[in-house]
Amino acid sequence: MPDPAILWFRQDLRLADNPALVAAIAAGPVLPVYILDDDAAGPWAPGGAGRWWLHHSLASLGDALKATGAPLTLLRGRAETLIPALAQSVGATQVHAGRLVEPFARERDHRIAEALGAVGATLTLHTSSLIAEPHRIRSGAGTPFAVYTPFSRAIFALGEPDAPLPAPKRIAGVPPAPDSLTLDALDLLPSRDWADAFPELWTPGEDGAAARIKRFTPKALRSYGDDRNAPGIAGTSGLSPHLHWGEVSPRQVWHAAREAGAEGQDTFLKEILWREFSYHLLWHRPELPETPLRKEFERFPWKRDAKLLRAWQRGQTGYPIVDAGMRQLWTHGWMHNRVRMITASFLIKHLLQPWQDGAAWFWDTLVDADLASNSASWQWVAGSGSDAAPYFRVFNPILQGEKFDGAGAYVRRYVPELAALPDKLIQRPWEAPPELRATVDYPAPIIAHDEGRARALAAFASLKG
Ligand SMILES: Cc1cc2nc3c(=O)[nH]c(=O)nc-3n(C[C@H](O)[C@H](O)[C@H](O)COP(=O)(O)OP(=O)(O)OC[C@H]3O[C@@H](n4cnc5c(N)ncnc54)[C@H](O)[C@@H]3O)c2cc1C
Repeated sequence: MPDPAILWFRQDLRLADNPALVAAIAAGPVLPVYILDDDAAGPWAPGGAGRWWLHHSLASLGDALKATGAPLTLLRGRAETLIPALAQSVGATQVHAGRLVEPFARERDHRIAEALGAVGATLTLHTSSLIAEPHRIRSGAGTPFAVYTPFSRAIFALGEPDAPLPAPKRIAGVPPAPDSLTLDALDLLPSRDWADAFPELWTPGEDGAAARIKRFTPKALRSYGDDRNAPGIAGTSGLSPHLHWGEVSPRQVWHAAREAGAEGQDTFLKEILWREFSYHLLWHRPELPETPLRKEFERFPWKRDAKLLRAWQRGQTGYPIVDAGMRQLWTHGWMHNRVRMITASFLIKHLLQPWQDGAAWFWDTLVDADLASNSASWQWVAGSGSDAAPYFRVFNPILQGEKFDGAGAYVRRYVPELAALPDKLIQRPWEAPPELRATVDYPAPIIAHDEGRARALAAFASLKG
């Protein structure tokens, strides 16, 4: 009888297309384990919305594993102590897991590999959450990529990713570890009713991910190029939390898009590659979550102001598209990409608040909060990232609202107090005639657009002075 192998689930909470699972099954009877290790993650432990997702995703994974014959062990604490101890207690000589790019996880994996080595066991990391591992992709000059377009070309040049692996129907399992916790003991759900509306939009778990793909392909994918910027319609895939938690792999998504044979495929796949690019950046620039990649931005004259930050967080800035986005985030744990760009730009540029404060709020409130994509995107908007939007390009929240939500469907949904305004006023309620304005309980703009823009440009100019 071969020794049992440990399958350590992290951000690959699925049975299909899971190379770590396939390797563990080939090694011997499998002990699947998930460890909630907030200590190692420190500030990057999952935020509130992420924990809600994780709870439901683990419930779904636990059911699926039980049905195959290999029940899931749940533990809480320091993985670098728990994994070697578990290996010793069940006599496992192999531990398999998907590779992570988060700096804290990489350091921890290094220490765990050493600790396992000391007890005669190995840690093997598999490509599980990316199409191409960041350390394998290099520019012609042999350096990591710093710019998206040549990076994406290099990935397309690799050819089509391998076909996804099927989910095993039966797994030879071993009994769960005696100290395995119940899911409720992980205490992942919020204590207040904040997440009550999340299920209107989301079904965490592998089946939920498959249902999303089914809903998106081929019809929505066909019009993705046109519809993806309109927050008032479901024109994007909504796959981001499923991809973050690894309930579906990017290569499954890639092949699903290809099989749909629809127009819009390449535009969509390029977005999947923005995710890969963010992971590439985080791998090669581990300071990405905290420090501007462009050094001059370390001197940026932010004007930290708790009241302004709060007004933004609560969707009370007086700009309908910004407030709709922030309220969508609070209500449904997610925000449309176009509106993420608008709200982030507004916080950084009009309100001169540090991008790190906005990123921290997103971290806590997004169900898809992802250290690579969130950090890279905030730095992109701030102009301080690799291949970033130039800082001097200041989004006008009125024009952005009119261009992408002209009929106001999105604003009416999330800022219902404006619902009765005519379309031409929905993005600029302050222009309503006084008698109409008086019927609407909505704040005046927190700062005039022109003033905010001029202040942002002056702050930027000071970097050069
Ligand atoms: C300030 C800011 C913060 C962000 N934070 C996150 C985050 O924490 N987690 C996250 O997954 N995405 C983040 N994004 C990127 C993007 O907004 C979301 O991935 C997208 O809105 C998810 O919706 P979707 O699945 O319907 O996307 P689709 O348009 O259907 O795209 C398909 C997939 O491609 C990937 N993708 C799309 N756009 C991007 C992008 N710009 N960068 C990286 N990956 C992308 C996602 O995995 C997405 O699920 C952020 C963007 C901004 C501007």
